[in-house]
Amino acid sequence: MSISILLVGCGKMGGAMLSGWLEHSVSPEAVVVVEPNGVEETTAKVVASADAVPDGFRPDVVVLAVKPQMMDDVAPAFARFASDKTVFLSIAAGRTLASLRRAVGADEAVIVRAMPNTPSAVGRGMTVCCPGEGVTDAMRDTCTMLLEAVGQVAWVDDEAQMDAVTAVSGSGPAYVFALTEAMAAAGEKAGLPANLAAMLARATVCGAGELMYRASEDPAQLRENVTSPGGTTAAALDVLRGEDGFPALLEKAVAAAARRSKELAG
Ligand SMILES: NC(=O)C1=CN([C@@H]2O[C@H](COP(=O)(O)OP(=O)(O)OC[C@H]3O[C@@H](n4cnc5c(N)ncnc54)[C@H](OP(=O)(O)O)[C@@H]3O)[C@@H](O)[C@H]2O)C=CC1
Ligand SMILES: O=C(O)[C@@H]1CCC=N1
Repeated sequence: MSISILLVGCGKMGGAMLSGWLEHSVSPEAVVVVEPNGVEETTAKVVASADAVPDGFRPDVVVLAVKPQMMDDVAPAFARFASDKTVFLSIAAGRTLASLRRAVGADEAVIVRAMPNTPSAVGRGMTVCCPGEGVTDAMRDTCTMLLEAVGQVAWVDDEAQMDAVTAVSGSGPAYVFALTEAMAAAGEKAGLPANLAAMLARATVCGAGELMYRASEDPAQLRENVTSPGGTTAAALDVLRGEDGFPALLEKAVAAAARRSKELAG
């Protein structure tokens, strides 16, 4: 892929995307990373500040991957990269297109608001993009190509949906990890040694995820395939799907995340 990337912030999410890019088709020469404290074990060029980006490096995409609360301090230094050939791709939770434009501070800045997730590190990310004013078809294709290198990509035109997107797929991996932790703890309570319970929980979540990824059936059918009438799974699902069970709890959790995303708008 011949897209040049300026990655601003290489923490947990920026780092996950960088790993995915370098592993899947982006050459290290095409990436400059701005990260004040350096980045361990990467083949890409890393500099400490916007001033240290090599002269003549003209990125197709500037990926803004700093904390939403830091955006106003960090983004202005990158205003000089704004042009009709460069798209700013922000992955900051909550930050609206309007607030990002103010933060970058350049009238000509063209911005896409995106929400990826950490499975991007292994090529299994889910990113949703929302285009700002002036995003050309070419810029859209560039973003899609870049993000498809690390997983699946969807676009929404209604920016208001980005809070719910953040709450479902952006934060979602953490719900699955929390489920895995809870399954392991429950296994221990049911009499298993801790290491065996952890192994069973992790293998089961990974196996179910892989099955769901590869199978043509929808999740409801895959669930039914496990659930023998009158069997053990049905007994567990009666509890999980009871009044305060999974669906109600996840509804509340997703609503809380979406609310927090709105608060971070800036
Ligand atoms: N983590 C996730 O799963 C997801 C995160 N996001 C979004 O991604 C963004 C980053 O989150 P996350 O990776 O978790 O957070 P991190 O804190 O891990 O990453 C942010 C990085 O930016 C660095 N940084 C600080 N100041 C500058 C600067 N002036 N120039 C360049 N880099 C700087 C930080 O360095 P230092 O630590 O030294 O300050 C840190 O490494 C957030 O906006 C978040 O909403 C979106 C989707 C998923
Ligand atoms: O927790 C957060 O705010 C970020 C955004 C989505 C996932 N992590």
